[in-house]
Amino acid sequence: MPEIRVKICGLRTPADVAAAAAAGAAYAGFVFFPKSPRHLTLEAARDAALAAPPGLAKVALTVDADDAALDAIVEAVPIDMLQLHGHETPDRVAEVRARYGLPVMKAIGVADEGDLAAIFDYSTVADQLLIDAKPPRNAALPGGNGLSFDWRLVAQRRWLRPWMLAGGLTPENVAEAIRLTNARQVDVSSGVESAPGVKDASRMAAFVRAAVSAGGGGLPGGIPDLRAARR
Ligand SMILES: O=C(O)c1ccccc1N[C@@H]1O[C@H](COP(=O)(O)O)[C@@H](O)[C@H]1O
Repeated sequence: MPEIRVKICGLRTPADVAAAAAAGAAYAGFVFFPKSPRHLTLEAARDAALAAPPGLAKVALTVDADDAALDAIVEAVPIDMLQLHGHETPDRVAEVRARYGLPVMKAIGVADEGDLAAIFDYSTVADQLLIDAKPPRNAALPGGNGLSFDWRLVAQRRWLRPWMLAGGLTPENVAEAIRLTNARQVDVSSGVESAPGVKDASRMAAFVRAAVSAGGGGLPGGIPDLRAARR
């Protein structure tokens, strides 16, 4: 059975990154969205990213960022992948991918069957897809709300590109989410925190253990092939 890859998002310090790496995460996510309790300055993000050992892919999460904001992130922080978590259109995803020469993961919010069409639209332009719970209308954040969606909507589905399951995952429910959906990659943020924006090393370790054990294939070795889906 293929290995399970875990992304831990919203890391804010070198110690967070070291704990995520020790837990066995494959991806470390840094949030560049000022309204989020996980937001980082460029300097803090650079310090945190530099603590990542080889094999831990560093992902910059942005929300409807313009070129100037993305330029600043890419110049200041050693990033391996961009995660677009706003209302970026497929054309904008293609533009960002071409401009930076970095793999791009597009987040898509799902609440019901009608949201699944967007996954196909983005699968022709993004390197990876992040399938997350659609935020409620009045939510302050477009993600990182600790909300799940009905996993049966994506159970056993296959898309054109590699995908990650996200939204309300925790050490307690990730095994069930993997069993139901057969996701090979999972992403967590608030579910491994002791308070908003404060990562908990023991919860990170418990999350990776539960995910790997549910996936039945152990942890991957080496750097994730972020461009595997590039055409
Ligand atoms: O984590 C944040 O603060 C955040 C802010 C803005 C957009 C996305 C954000 N996080 C992403 O949301 C999902 C799910 O998070 P959670 O596990 O439900 O808390 C995850 O992909 C994060 O990458």
